[in-house]
Amino acid sequence: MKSLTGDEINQGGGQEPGAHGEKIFVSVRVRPLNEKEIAKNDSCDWECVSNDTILYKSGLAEQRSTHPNAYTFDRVYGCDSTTKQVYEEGVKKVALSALNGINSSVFAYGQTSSGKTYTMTGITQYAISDIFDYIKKQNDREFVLKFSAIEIYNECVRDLLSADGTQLRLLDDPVKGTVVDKLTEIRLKNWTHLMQLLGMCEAQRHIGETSMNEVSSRSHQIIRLTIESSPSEFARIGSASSLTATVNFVDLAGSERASQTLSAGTRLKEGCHINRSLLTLGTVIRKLSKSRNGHVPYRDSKLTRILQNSLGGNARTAIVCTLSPAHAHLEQSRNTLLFAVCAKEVRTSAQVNVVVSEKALVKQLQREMERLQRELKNMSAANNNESVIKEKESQIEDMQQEIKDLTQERDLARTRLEEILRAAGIDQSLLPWNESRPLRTGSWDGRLPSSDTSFNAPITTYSKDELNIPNEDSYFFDRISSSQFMDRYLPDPSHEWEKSRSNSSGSCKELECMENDQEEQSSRSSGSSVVDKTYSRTASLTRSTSCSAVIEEMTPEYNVVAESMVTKEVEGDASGRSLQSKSESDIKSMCRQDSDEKDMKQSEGSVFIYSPTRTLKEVMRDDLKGEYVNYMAETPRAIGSAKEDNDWELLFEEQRRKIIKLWDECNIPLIHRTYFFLLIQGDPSDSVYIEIELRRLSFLQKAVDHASSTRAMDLERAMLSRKLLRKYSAKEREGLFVKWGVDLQSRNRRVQLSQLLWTKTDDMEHAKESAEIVAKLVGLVDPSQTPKEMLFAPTQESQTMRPSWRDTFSLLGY
Ligand SMILES: Nc1ncnc2c1ncn2[C@@H]1O[C@H](COP(=O)(O)OP(=O)(O)OP(=O)(O)O)[C@@H](O)[C@H]1O
Repeated sequence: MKSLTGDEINQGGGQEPGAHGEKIFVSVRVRPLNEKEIAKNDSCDWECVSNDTILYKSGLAEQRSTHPNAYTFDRVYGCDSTTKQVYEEGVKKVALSALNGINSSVFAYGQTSSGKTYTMTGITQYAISDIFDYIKKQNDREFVLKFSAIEIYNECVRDLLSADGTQLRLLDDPVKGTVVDKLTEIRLKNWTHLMQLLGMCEAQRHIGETSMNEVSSRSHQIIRLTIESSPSEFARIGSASSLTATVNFVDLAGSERASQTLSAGTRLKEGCHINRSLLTLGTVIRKLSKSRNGHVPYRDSKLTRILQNSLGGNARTAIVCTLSPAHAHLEQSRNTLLFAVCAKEVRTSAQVNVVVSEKALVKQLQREMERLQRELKNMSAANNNESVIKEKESQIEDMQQEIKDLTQERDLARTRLEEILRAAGIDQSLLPWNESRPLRTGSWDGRLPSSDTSFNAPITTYSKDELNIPNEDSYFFDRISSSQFMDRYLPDPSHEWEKSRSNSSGSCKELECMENDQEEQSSRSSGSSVVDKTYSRTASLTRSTSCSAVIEEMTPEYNVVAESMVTKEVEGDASGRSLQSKSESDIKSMCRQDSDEKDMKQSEGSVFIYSPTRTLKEVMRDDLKGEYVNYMAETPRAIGSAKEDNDWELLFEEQRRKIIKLWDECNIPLIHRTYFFLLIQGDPSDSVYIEIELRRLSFLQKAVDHASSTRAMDLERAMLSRKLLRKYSAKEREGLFVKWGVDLQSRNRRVQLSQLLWTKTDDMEHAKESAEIVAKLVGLVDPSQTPKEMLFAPTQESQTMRPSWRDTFSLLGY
């Protein structure tokens, strides 16, 4: 194998080190047409016209296309390229940075069957082979290599080196970021050992057959190599002065259209999970490509949580985007290219990771010495035995010497490391003891954003005028995606979809469209299935952003338990306030207990992704981190004054009343209400959450009031309105109800059914008929026991007679 020089593993490929971070190295690879595509006479759409530019061949003929025809990246590779070429020209430099203490990641992104696994398998082997080769030649450094591997399958993290298949937890480490708990790490011995481990991963990974790929990866796979090294002369003081870094080889599962993969059942469910996590990855990349100051939803999927450092933090990253050249996959290929365009703009802030444990040792010795000095002082004051005093004095002298030696040793080790890294061409500003090193900004650094950051800006594709939203409240805009906006504010999705397409300019905006498309796809592909409806187009405005987070965070079991708890308690107290007497741990244990009893199949059908043990406060803290900062910056009055105020209890009561009123007005789900009051019980430190909730709700209320007259904000309600219903035949209406019912069922939102039935209509016959269909088909309510006259009061009465939630529940027999 060709030998490596320091220069070859110096800077990341095409990187620009320094204070502004380094760009992700982005390349694109087009695979050849496969046999099926050739048999279908499919044509090859893409041509690499130079090293870095790829062209859509038929683009010139399509004069009215809104898509670009040519795309430029760091490198592009055509059908006849080899994996070795892809590796050598850029990826190699990024991957081998880990040898010099810089975290690195290489991942393959693309639609199903585009060649990700094919490419990553080769890259992983070439890179590790080069790492072995490099290590063999180093006489002045000692290396330790550790191997680990995980897969993320249906939002569960599994250890690929362990046969038991248990789901692993993700933990937040203040220094390392997200870590996978109890992950097996094996010290890598040699090439044969590596091959055995890779074989084990391949055997354990979830692979399945689809019509697009006989061996389709159904999970995201991350192979991680941790490289630790110390200069040989300092190895005797353990890990002091050593470099440590990880290199991730990430083979993502491919995005897919159910219509193309013809998937159903398990495959379809897997596909929905895959699409959803890729959607989050796309959102993260798009946000990072614009700015790193706003809230980046890393926590929305396990994939982005685990890859957080690789995407915007302490790592060098290379992404290989793979394309299928066939015309049949044109749309997917364009989406992949748009992802790549955004990825090009993302900057990471890699550093050299030096283990500085000798610092801790010096500190420990200094503390010990100070203790001895104090003891000595006391002894002298008490006229203690002279020989004991002498002994202490000599102990202190020894310690002083030891500190001196260690400090010298540390300084020498640093100098040595600097030499090694300089020889390898590493920018010295990346060393942790160098003051001028770039600030790590991969995650929120605790600083308030300045007013000119994009944090305060609304999302880009739609202007506020377009949306016709009253009073600026930008944090709300920043919180929901463009697609959610479409769901909520636009009466006719297909029309507005076209409009947004033609209005949008710039590739990153198009990625937003791609998200919508993917969402649409996943909801469409679900068809009669109940999965992946979280982003369904029937999403109702009655859910605030925080409550949607809460609902999505919970497993269905958790959700059901919470609902049933709410229902029971509501019978005792309409506001649900009696629940306050239950502690958070009570709730958790109830949920755990209940979830144990639940049929596991139920959870399989879900798209709820986070640990059920996360509290609302945690969710709010994460979800609102940006908003919290914004809020703090805008309203300095909040916490301090509330705390000082002796009338805090009164204030709390008053705010609580306001919140309950707003909840009712905005139809906020009971789950959210319950959790809010369970966890926020009047502690002065809760005032910030209360304020945020109030701000959120008042904005929501304004939006509801304003938009209800001009736009069909709440699709569920709008669909049931007389005007819209009349557009459909009885048969079509039935179809619609089935869809809504399944949708509600899939989201475990039984409580919402009553909302659905509370329709503003003056056509009683119509409403009754509709309700009966819904009730029967959905199977959630027994129509014979439902007092219809209460459920379907005409408009006038329903406005005045609208019963409380409690009444509704008891009427429905919950
Ligand atoms: N550059 C290439 N040259 C030749 N064959 C390729 C190339 N890329 C991929 N293939 C072939 O195409 C098929 C699909 O590739 P692969 O399994 O790597 O796709 P994938 O993107 O990982 O798909 P999935 O997301 O479904 O796992 C395989 O049979 C593979 O051998």
